[in-house]
Amino acid sequence: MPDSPQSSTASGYPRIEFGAVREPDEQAGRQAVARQQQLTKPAGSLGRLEELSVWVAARQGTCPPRPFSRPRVVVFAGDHGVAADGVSAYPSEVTGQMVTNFLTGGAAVNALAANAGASVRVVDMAVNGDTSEVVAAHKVRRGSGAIDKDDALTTEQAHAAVTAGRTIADEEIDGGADLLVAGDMGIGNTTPSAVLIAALTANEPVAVVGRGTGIDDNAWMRKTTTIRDALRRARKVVDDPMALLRTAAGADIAALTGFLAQAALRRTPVVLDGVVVGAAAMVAEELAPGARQWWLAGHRSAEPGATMVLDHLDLAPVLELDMRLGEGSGALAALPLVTASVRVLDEMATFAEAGIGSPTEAESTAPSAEQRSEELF
Ligand SMILES: Cc1cc2ncn([C@H]3O[C@H](COP(=O)(O)O)[C@@H](O)[C@H]3O)c2cc1C
Ligand SMILES: O=C(O)c1cccnc1
Repeated sequence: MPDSPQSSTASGYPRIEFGAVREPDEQAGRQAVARQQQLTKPAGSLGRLEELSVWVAARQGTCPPRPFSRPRVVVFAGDHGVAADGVSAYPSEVTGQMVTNFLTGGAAVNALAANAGASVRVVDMAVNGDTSEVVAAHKVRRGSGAIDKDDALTTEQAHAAVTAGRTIADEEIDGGADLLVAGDMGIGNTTPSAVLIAALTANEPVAVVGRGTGIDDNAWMRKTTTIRDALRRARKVVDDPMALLRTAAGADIAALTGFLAQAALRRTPVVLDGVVVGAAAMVAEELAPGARQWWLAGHRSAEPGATMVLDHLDLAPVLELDMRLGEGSGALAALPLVTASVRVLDEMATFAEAGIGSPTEAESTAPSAEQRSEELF
């Protein structure tokens, strides 16, 4: 059963509690390293593919690891008040339209999920319009506040959104999901993401701002100004993750934060996507320290903030494909490689099984999987 998400504060207002994040299984990881050494290939010759299999074994707590039976993508959708400042190349209406596109299977996330053997769930946390009842069960509001002038959310809404993200993670894990992917959809959402990242990494607006959907130079200047103004407000609450979400995130990003933290608390591995999921991950690591051990960085998004997230969380991305879409697309592009790594460890014969001579000590000069995998536990 999930940990209880709440307890009451002295004021009677429910406070979100995150239990301690448990470590991955070091023994299963070490067994995976040892097994990689016995497989019929030169030691270390599958490079990072070997490391990925070790990562999975330690998260599943078993060696050899199991192929994922139910990888699941959850796309968190929501609009943002800052879109009215002209910080995106597209209008807010596209958010709701894309939610429909996800449901009818026409988006990049649908194609990439199908390719990776994953199924897709869409959640409307704050779309500025009506979506179907199926996706709006956790909706907190229509559009989050314009963070350069106002808070994104009220305290109650921030609480409700984080709790919704945790509930959704619980639902998915209880429904059999053994690998989660988090995705985002929300016109303007790279702006609050940049603010959160700049606040938590002490970077300046010009360093963190990115082109998002492909903005021109004028929009870039507007976006940088919006980030600057929002950052002034966010810096005041940078030491309080829930207040930071209320001030500078939005219901979609707050729900992503709860989702990522809860997955770690439930010992379920997650493949992270780009800058928006990364911003939520940084806040989730503040709320539930150690959660990062349960996350694999699917890729390095082209957004500058994404690299700050990777550095801050000390995560090495699987792919660098200059992707800048969101929706979970970068994570899903990486997932088939993670699956490949598991199949290698599961299905390859050992030297003993195949009757092939093991390497002599003199021959095995390549860096061992153990040397390269040490940091994975
Ligand atoms: C058709 C379309 C599909 C998308 N899928 C993801 N995004 C991505 O782009 C948006 C963030 O960039 P910005 O901050 O510049 O608005 C988000 O909706 C994000 O999920 C999309 C954007 C568009 C236009
Ligand atoms: O990195 C991302 O997730 C991203 C980049 C651009 C636009 N939307 C999302």
